[in-house]
Amino acid sequence: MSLSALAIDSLTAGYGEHRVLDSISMEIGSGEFVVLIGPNGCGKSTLLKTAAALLKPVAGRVSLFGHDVQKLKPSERSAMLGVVPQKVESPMAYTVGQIVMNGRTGSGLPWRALSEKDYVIIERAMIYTDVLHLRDRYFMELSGGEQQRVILAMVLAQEPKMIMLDESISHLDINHRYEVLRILKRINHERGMTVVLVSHDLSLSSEIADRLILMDAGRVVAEGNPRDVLRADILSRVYDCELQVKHDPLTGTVNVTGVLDGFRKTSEHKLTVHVIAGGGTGIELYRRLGLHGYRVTTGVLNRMDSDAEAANALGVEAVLDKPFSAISGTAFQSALELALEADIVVVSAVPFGAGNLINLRIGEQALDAGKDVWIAEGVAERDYTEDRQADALVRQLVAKGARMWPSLHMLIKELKG
Ligand SMILES: Nc1ncnc2c1ncn2[C@@H]1O[C@H](COP(=O)(O)OP(=O)(O)OP(=O)(O)O)[C@@H](O)[C@H]1O
Repeated sequence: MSLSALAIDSLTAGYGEHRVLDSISMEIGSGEFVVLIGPNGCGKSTLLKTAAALLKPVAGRVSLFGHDVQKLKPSERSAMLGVVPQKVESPMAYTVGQIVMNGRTGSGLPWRALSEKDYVIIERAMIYTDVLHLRDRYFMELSGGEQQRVILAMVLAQEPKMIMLDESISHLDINHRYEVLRILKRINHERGMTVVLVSHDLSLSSEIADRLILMDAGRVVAEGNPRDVLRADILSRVYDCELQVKHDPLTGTVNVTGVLDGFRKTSEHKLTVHVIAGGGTGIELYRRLGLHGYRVTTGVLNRMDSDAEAANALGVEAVLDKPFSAISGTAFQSALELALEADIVVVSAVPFGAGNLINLRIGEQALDAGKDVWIAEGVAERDYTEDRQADALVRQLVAKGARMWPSLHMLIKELKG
């Protein structure tokens, strides 16, 4: 890698108390074409915002072409970096032509008269992105895809050394999507412009990226050439779902798809899963099991618990008990009945304290009755009873044949078996 276009060193950043990036480091070489991927909310846009100095780091450093972004003047920064954001907002009164012109004059920069050369550059950017015919239209009246092309034209007119696009091709039809990619590839090859594209299209990413960077929860979890990053084991863990990854030996591209047919299979079976949860640990289970076609029951939950609200909202049959008190015998019996009627019992990673330890006994009795019982990995470590009774009970259940589930997608995969 030659001079680095973007160097991120132990960067921690977020919004107020909410830390999104967690001591993340990465380097993007000058002239590279990198695609940044990762689940919703993992921090990709936040990373772009810190690179554009729109967000100040809590700790760590971000450099553009060797310069600390926080110390660059706006004009210096815009010569180095152009950002095509995910969402575009503009005052109603701007026409497309005026917006693209901003790329040359620099929004927020001191006004300057445009030269003949500037106009040539503006026109070229508009032709490249197929927006010349929209020049006199009001920006806010355009479709989402047209707006994205206009903003791209504006950033191209800026002629930065690096361009970052935040899901900016997601609204484009297939023709314009490939056109924009061709433009980016061409400028990358011919002018050595560094390109960083954020995308959720994993297959397309494998076609265009020199290098992929996969983020999860504010960190880089894998990077390298697309074949090494787009692996079923890595992606299934990060996206927590079942995925199929196929390699095309002819083109060298990787095709990543989700799995839908499992849904049909399970919805035909209509298996019932009884979930033992609490403290919000059940919500994802109810949601995902329901989406995969299972009928879900749950309990015992206390009435104030967020799981109880979620169960109610999702139509999950639930046994509820009084808040802030130990589970009553009647509630225990009702939940046990549901568990014994179910095909499978799943225990979430609820911390089993003195008040709800008895919930684990439902799992135990279901196991004794020959049910499949699955316990979240780490549930024992979350126990906060002093004598670690939950820990001991989980070990007993595992010795008797209960199985551990490491992640929701692994659980669902196993259940579908
Ligand atoms: N302006 C903001 N104020 C508070 N929280 C924010 C703000 N912008 C983003 N967040 C939060 O920061 C986290 C990371 O958001 P970010 O937009 O960086 O994710 P992302 O990886 O780009 O996601 P996506 O793929 O959905 O676009 C999310 O939890 C989000 O809710």
